[in-house]
Amino acid sequence: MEGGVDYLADERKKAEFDVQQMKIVWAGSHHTFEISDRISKLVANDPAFSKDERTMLPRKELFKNTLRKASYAWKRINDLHLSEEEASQLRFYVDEPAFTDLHWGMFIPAIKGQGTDEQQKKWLPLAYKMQIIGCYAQTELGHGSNVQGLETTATFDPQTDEFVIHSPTLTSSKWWPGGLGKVSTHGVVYARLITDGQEHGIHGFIVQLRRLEDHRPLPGIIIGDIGMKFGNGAYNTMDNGVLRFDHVRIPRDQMLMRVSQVTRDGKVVQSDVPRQLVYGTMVYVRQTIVQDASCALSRAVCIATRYSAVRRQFGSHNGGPETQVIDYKTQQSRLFPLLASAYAFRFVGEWLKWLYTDVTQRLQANDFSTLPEAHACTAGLKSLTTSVTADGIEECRKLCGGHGYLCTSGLPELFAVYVPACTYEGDNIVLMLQVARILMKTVSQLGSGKLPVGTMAYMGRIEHLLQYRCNVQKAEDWLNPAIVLEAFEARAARMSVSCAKKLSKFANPEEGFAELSADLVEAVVAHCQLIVVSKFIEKLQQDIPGKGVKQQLKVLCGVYYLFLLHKHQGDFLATSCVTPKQASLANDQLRVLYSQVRPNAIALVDAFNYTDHFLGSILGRYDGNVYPKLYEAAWKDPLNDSVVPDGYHQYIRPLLKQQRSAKL
Ligand SMILES: CCCCCCCC/C=C\CCCCCCCCCCCCCC(=O)SCCNC(=O)CCNC(=O)[C@H](O)C(C)(C)COP(=O)(O)OP(=O)(O)OC[C@H]1O[C@@H](n2cnc3c(N)ncnc32)[C@H](O)[C@@H]1OP(=O)(O)O
Ligand SMILES: Cc1cc2nc3c(=O)[nH]c(=O)nc-3n(C[C@H](O)[C@H](O)[C@H](O)COP(=O)(O)OP(=O)(O)OC[C@H]3O[C@@H](n4cnc5c(N)ncnc54)[C@H](O)[C@@H]3O)c2cc1C
Repeated sequence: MEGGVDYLADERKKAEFDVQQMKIVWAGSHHTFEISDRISKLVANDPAFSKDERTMLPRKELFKNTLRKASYAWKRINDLHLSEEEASQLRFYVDEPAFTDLHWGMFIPAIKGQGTDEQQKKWLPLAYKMQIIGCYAQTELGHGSNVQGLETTATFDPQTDEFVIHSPTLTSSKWWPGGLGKVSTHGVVYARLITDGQEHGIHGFIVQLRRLEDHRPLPGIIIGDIGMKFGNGAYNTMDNGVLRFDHVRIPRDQMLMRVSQVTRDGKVVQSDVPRQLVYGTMVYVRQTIVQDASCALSRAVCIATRYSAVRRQFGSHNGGPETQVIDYKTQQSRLFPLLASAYAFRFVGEWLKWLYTDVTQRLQANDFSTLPEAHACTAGLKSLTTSVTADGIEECRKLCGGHGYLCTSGLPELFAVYVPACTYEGDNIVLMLQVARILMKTVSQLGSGKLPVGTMAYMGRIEHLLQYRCNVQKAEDWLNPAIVLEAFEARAARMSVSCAKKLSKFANPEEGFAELSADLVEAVVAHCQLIVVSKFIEKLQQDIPGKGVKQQLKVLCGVYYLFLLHKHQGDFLATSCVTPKQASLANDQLRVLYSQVRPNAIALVDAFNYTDHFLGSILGRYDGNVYPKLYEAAWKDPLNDSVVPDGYHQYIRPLLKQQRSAKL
């Protein structure tokens, strides 16, 4: 803290709950809090992990710096014998996208999920020691969303017992894979399997890309970086790459063969495992992206909340201090729903992690029954949480006024690094449409006696939900979780049923689906918001120790669902789930809740336990010492290295001279 002064101390004194206990709720457990707290400090106190100049560095220097940090991080992980959990916390607090993300986050999971036991035995030890570095090479120049449209071919050659990997067209060039451009030695490459002239769909193949001796591409391989991306610093630390194959040969046993096998004589044998498992790595990463959404949103909210308490505009009485902008109701109505959403996403992320672990255990025992539920939840929640988070970060920037636009606020880089999450790992609309298909299938099976399960179970009460009438009579009734849940269930069910009815009028269901796709996406949003609301309410049913902690979470949960109800009141009214009077009462209650959040706002963002290093924001400093630090930072800009700028003699002086002579 600057000279030991805490400019936010008075705010911190207003807290009505035990912040330390809230930190543990946020972290998930004492154990994860301890690891996260220790590793965040380890990173913050190590100058090798400084990120001060990231937005100023030219690409080559930026990238080299990332290589340095990644290699240093790996050394620290080994020297300190960090566990996998500690290592991934270290990666989180280093806060810089790097090739290692794809190696650990996709290459290894792809081999684990789609490789046979022998393949795992052969490749995983090399990958775990980083003796090979891998990427996930699926997307091509011409196709990303449409995985079945990929053009790269893997043709089996029975003469040599090899696959020939080939890029037949320009659009078949692999394009986007992270870590591919400059680093990876290997990739899991997705290609159309062809044996004996017949196509057998998309499969993953382990392909060596670069020589281990001198890092040069192997014969037949063209490889490079695809160029600068949005923003300074941001995702430009990653070498997203382009890759072309000219009849590159790999041994047959490098096709990932858990889902299907190709025999020595070129026969394709389907195992009992469903073919959708080829998409399994995406399910895994989508689940991690939901957890990450709460991190990115909480970070932006932490910056905007602290700064809103520091910043004062207007409202001085008799020469007294002006009003803190956090006290304006408009500021609260924009900021507090985002604060509540950060907590909501945290809890739904925790639940999704549980769901994913459960599915993985079942898959290992060859029980594939919950795979569609895992697909629907990860796809839908990935879309919902990343869209809200990306928009939320931008809203936080606006909440910080002009200073939010400075790189030193940390918000521009956070936005630039985060926003591709709406696209990668499945474009958000494309994923919503996947969920829409599953919802429509569920509605169509309602009469058949097949009861919907998991997060679709509420559809099993469709008769009741179609007749439901909300009985809220006064504003406080909206604090009753049972009432809220039913209103959200009825809204989601009615929107789905309405789409299903419209769909049934089309002779060609695919045409109908395309025509109604915008309505379907709205129904999916309603369904996914219901999941988040219900998981928040479930969280509140747990035993949560600590003075006032549960009460604060109840307030945040109320803010979350009442804000949604207010924002989407068109849906609730159009489906007759609430009356205009009830919608208005919901908004009255929401204002009451905002005033309950207000004294706790700073403590609620302190509970994220973010270090100043991690936040990387002058506006979000823990001590609130914003103005002197902003002033100081301005002078560090390279433009201020000299009083007279480079280019003065060439461009400014002749201009001024010309104006002078024109006047004379
Ligand atoms: C600093 C250094 C430190 C060092 C530290 C070291 C330690 C570090 C430790 C840990 C670090 C870890 C960090 C991890 C971070 C990870 C970050 C990752 C960053 C993200 C990068 C982004 C990567 C990518 O983008 S990869 C490419 C993703 N691509 C997509 O998502 C494509 C989207 N398209 C699709 O998914 C599909 O094509 C489709 C589903 C849209 C359509 O496909 P289709 O035509 O085949 O499908 P159908 O519509 O016909 O459906 C068929 C059938 O299948 C079902 N289905 C579809 N998808 C799935 C699925 N995924 N799972 C299960 N089932 C699925 C569908 O419902 C249909 O079912 P039916 O029953 O109806 O037949
Ligand atoms: C930063 C970043 C990192 C990435 N890393 C990797 C990686 O490591 N490995 C990898 O393989 N890939 C990677 N990708 C690629 C990424 O997965 C794809 O870009 C993503 O899946 C979207 O596909 P697309 O680019 O084909 O979008 P498109 O499908 O071309 O989308 C364009 C527009 O069309 C719309 N659209 C498309 N299909 C439909 C439809 N059926 N109905 C309605 N609308 C539709 C979309 O909503 C969107 O608005 C990365 C991408 C980015 C941006």
